[in-house]
Amino acid sequence: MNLSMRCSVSRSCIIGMEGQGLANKTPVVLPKVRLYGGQVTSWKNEQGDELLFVSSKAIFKSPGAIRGGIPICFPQFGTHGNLEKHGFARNRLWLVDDNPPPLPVNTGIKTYADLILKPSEEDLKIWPHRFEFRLRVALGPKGDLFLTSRIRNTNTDGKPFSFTFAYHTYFSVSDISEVRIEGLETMDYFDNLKGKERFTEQGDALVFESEIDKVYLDTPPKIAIIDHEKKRTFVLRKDGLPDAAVWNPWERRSKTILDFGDEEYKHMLCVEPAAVEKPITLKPGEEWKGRLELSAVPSSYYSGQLDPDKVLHG
Ligand SMILES: O=P(O)(O)OC[C@H]1O[C@@H](O)[C@H](O)[C@@H](O)[C@@H]1O
Repeated sequence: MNLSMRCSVSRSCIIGMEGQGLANKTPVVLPKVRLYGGQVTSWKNEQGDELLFVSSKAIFKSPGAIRGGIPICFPQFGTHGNLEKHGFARNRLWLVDDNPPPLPVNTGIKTYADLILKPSEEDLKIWPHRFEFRLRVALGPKGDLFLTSRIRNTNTDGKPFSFTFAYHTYFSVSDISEVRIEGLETMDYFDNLKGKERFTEQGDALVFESEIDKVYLDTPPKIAIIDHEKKRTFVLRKDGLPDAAVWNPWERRSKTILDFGDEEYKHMLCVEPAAVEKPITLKPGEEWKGRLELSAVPSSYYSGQLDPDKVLHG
C-alpha cells in the first residue's frame, strides 16, 4: 500500500476501477502497480493530480519495494521476522471503507479517505491471522497529512497475534549532504548494516555522509528533518510508534538496487515512524492505533544555526 500525494503515471496514482470511476467518483488508492492489458484512461483533476481509470481487464502486478510515498510495512517491518521484507500490506489492494467506526473528531480536518485491508485466503497461508486494518488518510487545511492506522485482531480461533509496523515515509530533499535530523540524538539504535547490533547515537543532530540503515528506539513523539538548502523543515509527530527507522542507500548500494537511479540517493531520505523493538500483540477483539502527522514548515536558518527549540517544541 503506497500513498502518494502527487500522482503521475509512472509513480503511484489514484486509480478508479471501471464501474466505480468517474461516474460515482469513488477512486480506489492502489499501490504503485504495473498494468498489463486493459484500457487505461487518464484524467487530471483541478489540483493537477492524475487519476487513472482502468478497465476491469487490466491486471495489476505488485512491484515488491515501492520507491516513494508512504508504503505501509505490516505485519512485519524489514527483516525482523520470517515474512517477506516489510510484510505484504504494501503490495495489496485496499478497498475504500464506506462505514468505518468513528474516530475522535478533529474540526480542522475536512478532507479524508478511509481504506481497509483484510487478509485474503492466500495471505492467511503466509500469516495465519485474521485482521482488519483501517487506514484514514486526512489532509489539513495547510496541506498537513494525517495518517491513522487501526489494526484489529478478528481471529475466531481465540489466538492473539503479534506484528511490527512502519510508515515507510520517503521525503524529497534538496541535497542529502545539507540535511539534518533533530530528535534522534542520544537515542539507542539497531544498526542494520552491522547485523542489527545495538549502539547509542552521539549528542549531535544527525547528518549524512554515507549509507545509513538504522532503527532508533524509543524515540520522542516529534522529529524534525531540516533541509537547509530549501529552508524547509518536515515535522513528524507520531503516536503509538515508539521507534523510527532512518534509511538512505547512498552511492554504492543505490547502484545495486534495480529500481533506484544512481543519483537518486542525493535527493531522498526515509524517516519511518515504526513499532519494531517491541512487537505489538493483540488478543481477539483488541485494536491498536498508530498515528503519524506530517507537516512542512519554512525554516529560518541563520549563522549556521537553526533554532532547535522552534522546530522541536514550536
Ligand atoms: O527495498 P525495500 O524493501 O523497500 O526496503 C528499503 C529499505 O527500507 C528500510 O526501512 C530498511 O531499514 C532497509 O533495510 C531497506 O533496505
